[in-house]
Amino acid sequence: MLKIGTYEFSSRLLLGTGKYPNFDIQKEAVEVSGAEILTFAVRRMNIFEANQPNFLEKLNLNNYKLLPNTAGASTAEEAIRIAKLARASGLCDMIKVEVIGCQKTLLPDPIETLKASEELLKEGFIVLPYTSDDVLLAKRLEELGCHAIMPGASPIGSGQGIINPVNLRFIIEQSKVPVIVDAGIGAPSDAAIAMELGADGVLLNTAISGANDPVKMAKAMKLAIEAGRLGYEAGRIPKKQYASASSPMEGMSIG
Ligand SMILES: CC(=O)[C@@H](O)[C@H](O)COP(=O)(O)O
Repeated sequence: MLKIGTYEFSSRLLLGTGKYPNFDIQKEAVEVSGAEILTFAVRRMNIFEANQPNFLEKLNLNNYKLLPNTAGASTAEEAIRIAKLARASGLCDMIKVEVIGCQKTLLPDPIETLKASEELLKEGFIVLPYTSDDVLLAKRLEELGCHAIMPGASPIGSGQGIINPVNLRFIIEQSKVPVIVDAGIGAPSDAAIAMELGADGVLLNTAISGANDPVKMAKAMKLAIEAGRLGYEAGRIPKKQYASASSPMEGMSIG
């Protein structure tokens, strides 16, 4: 089970809801993925106007835990305001803190992310910050009390997969709260590697919504994350420099 704050989930795939070709495909992909946590940009929702169209309207939201995110914020103050807006509208008490520091790379601003997370924790939110793969920043966020740490695999929407597995492994090893690899996943194999490294979950969006067949890709991601987790739990063999026979002959008498 994936435990975040007071919540427990059997799926380790957290799914973004944007950029699908249409809402029917979005619905089908979300359902097939088995995801229980859906994230969305609060800024894109008509949260106080129930009669206005919104991009989650095809989904049965009772089946999911909503994880609003603060996408669009470039300062801690903006992120805090967006988070409070989400809570005031009754969306959820969990928040994905996303404070972007550079519009070209969409990399998170570490200082503002730290500031926003600290304040939102004081306000009683369950806080999941999207962060770079900086090991010490991840530690500082955990020490603040964040309920999960979400280091990027590579820039949002880039599909480059995991560009720094060494740092991710360090973050995972040191962390006592769940580590969810967030952003940059391009293929099911990337998600499987994240899980094999010991991540507690993967958050992704573009790899599914932008696939030629998003529904099929949603299934592939689900299976990859399950397989990666199983592999991690099973414990992989160590890598060796030289061969060792799979059917050793030692101790066998050959007539
Ligand atoms: C939806 C969301 O929260 C994104 O900001 C997230 O980081 C996913 O990134 P990808 O689209 O690269 O999977």
